[in-house]
Amino acid sequence: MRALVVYESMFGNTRAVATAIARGLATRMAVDVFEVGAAPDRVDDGVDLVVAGGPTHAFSMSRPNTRKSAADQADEPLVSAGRGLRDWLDAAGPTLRGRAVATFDTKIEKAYLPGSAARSAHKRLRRLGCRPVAPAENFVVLGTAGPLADGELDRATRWGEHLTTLTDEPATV
Ligand SMILES: Cc1cc2nc3c(=O)[nH]c(=O)nc-3n(C[C@H](O)[C@H](O)[C@H](O)COP(=O)(O)O)c2cc1C
Repeated sequence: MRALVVYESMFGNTRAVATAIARGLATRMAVDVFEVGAAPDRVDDGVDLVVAGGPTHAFSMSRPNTRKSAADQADEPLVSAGRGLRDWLDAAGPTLRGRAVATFDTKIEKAYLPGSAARSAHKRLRRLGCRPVAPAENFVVLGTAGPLADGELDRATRWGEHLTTLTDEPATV
């Protein structure tokens, strides 16, 4: 069984969550992890589960203007300086049809910030004909540049482990 984890991250928080999820997945699957700019545009048939995530920007997945705003607020170069998760889903979408998928994001837990990149990505993947194996998952940051709330990395690893139990063995003919 193989999993592919694709993440977008500005300040490093979503990258840390993606790495923690991969650790959980790796208890039962072979795992490849890619920053979204380096992720393959064609996902090969041997991948049983695709896990995709990014930071919540303006209630959804990032756009060029929100990434520019993040860059303006950053002291260091952004982790994802090129395309965003939305662009990767557009590019890789046709090769994801029928695939088991799960989405995650990082976001600030405030009532006035209700949206979620994970939920938007989940909807997009459903429209592409993918098979979500779990609800969209949020991991909490305490501010725009982080840090992650206490315990979130451990929770991400447990979520990764949990996902392996929801991914069917490929049918053998
Ligand atoms: C331009 C911009 C817009 C944002 N909009 C939201 C939002 O609508 N809801 C939210 O919960 N967090 C929002 N955030 C906070 C991000 O979710 C936070 O920066 C991100 O989780 C940090 O992860 P990263 O280090 O991987 O980029 C926004 C951040 C930026 C830079």
